[in-house]
Amino acid sequence: MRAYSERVARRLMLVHAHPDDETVSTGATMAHYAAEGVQITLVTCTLGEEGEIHVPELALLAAAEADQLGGYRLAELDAACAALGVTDHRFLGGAGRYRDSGMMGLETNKHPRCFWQADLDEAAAQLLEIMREVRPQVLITYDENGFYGHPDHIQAHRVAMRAAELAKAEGFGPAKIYWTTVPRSVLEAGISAFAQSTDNPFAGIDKVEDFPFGTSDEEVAARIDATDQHEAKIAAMRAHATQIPDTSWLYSIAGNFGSEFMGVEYYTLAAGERGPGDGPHGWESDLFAGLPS
Ligand SMILES: CC(=O)N[C@H]1[C@@H](O[C@@H]2[C@H](O)[C@H](O)[C@@H](O)[C@H](O)[C@H]2O)O[C@H](CO)[C@@H](O)[C@@H]1O
Ligand SMILES: [Zn+2]
Repeated sequence: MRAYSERVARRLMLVHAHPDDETVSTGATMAHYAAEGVQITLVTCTLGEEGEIHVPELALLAAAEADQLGGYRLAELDAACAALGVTDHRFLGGAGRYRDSGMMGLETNKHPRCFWQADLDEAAAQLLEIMREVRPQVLITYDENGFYGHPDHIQAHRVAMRAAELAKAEGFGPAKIYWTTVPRSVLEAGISAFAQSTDNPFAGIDKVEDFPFGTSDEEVAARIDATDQHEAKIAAMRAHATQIPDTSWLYSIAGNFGSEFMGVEYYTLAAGERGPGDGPHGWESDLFAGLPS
């Protein structure tokens, strides 16, 4: 069979830490490009074994009980990928290779198989194998803080950037690398919009500096408007029911902001040349902007 690089013109790879990250932070982008026929390869680094369980009848799957949440979230991820139109999904090193490390500072960070304890070069070599096969022009992952400081997100950033460096040394690395972000102007709009609401997901947060994430509008490189795919993102969120309960702030915002919140995702450009953009900060509207088509 011919390699991807011969069959599909545009190829996008995303490296995420847990099942549900792909949907929450890049779901609309994935659905948007899947609908355009872009070859999307999603790499998830853990099974999410240490996650919360918001479905009461599944409570005994928890790590401290039957420790079966990882297997269940694997199935949730399959359903989410189907909702987004993503057909190529891999677990880094194979399903179960790296365990969810839990939130920063917990004892679970010391688990011998957890992703936070992974050998960086070994994990990057596994991702490099997939990069050699897929040869993505565009790579999406998190910034050096893992967007919000979770150890598996920080490690996903490190592994993705290391693998991209190794791929570049072999002459085929991704031409552009993006990191997920949210512009502070959007966070400020959220704080204002919900200030009088009884169902306020921003309750207790008075200023954007209180968030563990966010980027100045000037630092944002791309605004992907996939509002036509916001329902696919919501369907994928519903697939992750153990992590995203019906009462989640995500649905509150979706209910109030609708497609504007759910269907628009933002990125900074960590590597590569910025393509043509528009607006006051020259934001790209296409992650493949400036690349040969
Ligand atoms: C979006 C994300 O990265 N979720 C992770 C995260 O989940 C958090 C964790 O359960 C925490 O205890 C909660 O208070 C918080 O609301 C959750 O977002 O960490 C989990 C454990 O590593 C991980 O499984 C989940 O995917
Ligand atoms: Zn995560």
